[in-house]
Formats: sequence, structure tokens, C-alpha cells
Amino acid sequence: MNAFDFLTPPRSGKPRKNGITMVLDKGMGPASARDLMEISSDYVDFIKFGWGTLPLHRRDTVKEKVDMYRSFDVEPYPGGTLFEIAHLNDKVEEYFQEARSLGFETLEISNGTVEIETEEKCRLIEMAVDEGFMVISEVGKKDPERDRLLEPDDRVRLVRADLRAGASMVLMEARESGQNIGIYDERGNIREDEFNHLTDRLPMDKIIWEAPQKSQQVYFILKIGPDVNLGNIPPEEITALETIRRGLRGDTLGKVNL
Ligand SMILES: O=C(O)[C@H](CS(=O)(=O)O)OP(=O)(O)O
Repeated sequence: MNAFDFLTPPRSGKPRKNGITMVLDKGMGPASARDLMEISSDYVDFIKFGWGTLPLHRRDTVKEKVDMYRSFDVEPYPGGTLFEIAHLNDKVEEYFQEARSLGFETLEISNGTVEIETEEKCRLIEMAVDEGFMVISEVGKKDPERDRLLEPDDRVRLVRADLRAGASMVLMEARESGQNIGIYDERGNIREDEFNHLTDRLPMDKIIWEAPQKSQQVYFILKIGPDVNLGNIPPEEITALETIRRGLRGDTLGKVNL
């Protein structure tokens, strides 16, 4: 039983369909990662090994971490940039093989940096699904200038195309910073008109909003509800985010219904 459990409303347990939390692992050591899971795995659904960090670590260490995360019912997957690098190098088949042999069952398919046309991205999603992977895709560009060229309607169209191709969920790109990208302005504030455009048209249970900043997490929870799907959460903010979902912090106290 948790401490002071009579003071907190319960939230749906894992596996969750809503209220998903995706955490960004930028290269944590196995002991730190395990320690983190010991205290907070109940509040984490997915963990992303960020961008191209994986090739810098030993295979046995990566495998140990993948197995460890899964033993806590947390689904690990490699960052989309690594997949884009594989595609750029014409090594997609090898990428699938290596991912499988390291124990990954979920992959991110994105075109945030490398030029991959929508049709080709959809083909790659279908391919990964046919190979037996669960696919989380990503919509948006990492370069703010290229990202600004995407109108809200473009994002709606791209999300729908990814879902039709077989993606289980779609990440709304916001990088590690959450600034000057997607629906966020230079300071990380949310552009409300764009947010409303997307939320009016997209199935919220299929969208994971990358929201690394606390103010963004609070905004989504107050607007969409405590069971909004949020991603790129820094490891040290997992418990803090859960308190915001449950109204255990001043920002949402008395304002969320579970
Ligand atoms: O798309 C992302 O949010 C991440 C992190 S960042 O953009 O490199 O800051 O990239 P990914 O390649 O999906 O890990």
C-alpha cells in the first residue's frame, strides 16, 4: 500500500489505453535506470532510448536495460532518429534484426530530420508492423524552420496517414526542449489556435504529446484531462508529472477528475 493512499484518487493501471507517460532515456546507467523503475515504474508506460544514443553503448548493457524495463512492464523502444539513420544508410532490414535481437518489440518511425516522403514513411510503418513490431510514429520536423512549414491541417493529414498505415500511436514532435516547434512557441508556450485545431480533429487516445516542460504538462492535463498521453518526460520528473495528473500539486489540486 502506498503512503497516505487515502489522499489520492486511483488512476487506471497498466497496460493503459489512456494517460500514457513516455519517458526519455538519454543514456542512463543500468543501476540508475533500475533504481528509477523501483520507485516510479507504475507511472511509466514507454521509455524511449533517445535519438542515436544506443550505438554508443555495449549490446549487453542495452539488452540488460531492455529486459529490465520490460520486467517492470515498461515498454522500451529506440528513438526515431536512429531509424532515420538506418533508412539513410539503406539498412532498414538490419535495423529490424538488431532491434529484435536486443529485445525491442516497439519501434518509432519518423521523418523528423531525414527526408522521407509520406508515402515511403507509410510503407516503412507497414513493413515494421509486418515484421511484428508495434509502431509509434512521429509527426513534425526537428528543424524549426522546416517544422513551421507544416500547417495544422498538414499535421492532421500526416497523423491520419500514419494511423492508416498501422501506427498504434503518433507522437507530436516537440524535441527534448519543447520550444519553437509543433504547437509550442519560442518560450514553450502553447499556440492555442493550433492546439484547438488538432484536438478537434484527432483521436486523443492515439496521440502522445511531447511535453517536456512542466507548464506544458499542466496545460494538457487541465485542457484534455489527467488521462492525456504525454511524452519526452525527463526521468527525474516522472513522479512530479503523476502528482499533476492526480491533483497532488497546487497546479491541478481540485481541478482534475479521475
Ligand atoms: O523526437 C524526439 O523528441 C527525440 C528527442 S530530440 O528531438 O532529439 O530532442 O528524438 P528521437 O530521435 O525520437 O529520440
